[in-house]
Amino acid sequence: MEFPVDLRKALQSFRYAGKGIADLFIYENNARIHLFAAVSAITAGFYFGLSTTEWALLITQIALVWAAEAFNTALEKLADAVSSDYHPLIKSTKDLAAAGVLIVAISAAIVGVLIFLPKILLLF
Ligand SMILES: Nc1ncnc2c1ncn2[C@@H]1O[C@H](COP(=O)(O)OP(=O)(O)OP(=O)(O)O)[C@@H](O)[C@H]1O
Repeated sequence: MEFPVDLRKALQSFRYAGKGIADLFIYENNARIHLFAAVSAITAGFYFGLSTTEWALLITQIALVWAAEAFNTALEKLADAVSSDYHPLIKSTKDLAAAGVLIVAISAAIVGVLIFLPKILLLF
């Protein structure tokens, strides 16, 4: 019986996904801002010695923002491929995709404040 999983195909998919992650941070300005914010939060996390739960929340928020940014970028590219002319549905598509990023970015900012503000206040 043949092994039911094509590992070579799975590995190839990982390579494509890795290229997507690299492209996201190399070419997309907003993604680089999110990368900078994530590196800052992780550095602060080490400084303040976060608990396991706080790390889990922080990493989840970072991953959600990056994933939303990746989907937003993908939709923008797809929309541009469909039509470079003004179209109300393209406007709606891009605005909704951007809304998705904004929603998780606000959530990440709130979680960041909840985790770090009490620790920052203790410094004074
Ligand atoms: N073809 C189009 N038809 C209608 N509205 C568009 C079109 N292209 C862009 N828009 C409008 O302009 C806004 C900005 O679009 P744009 O493609 O520049 O994305 P962006 O948010 O600036 O992201 P990025 O800088 O990563 O490309 C969209 O949210 C949308 O409202």
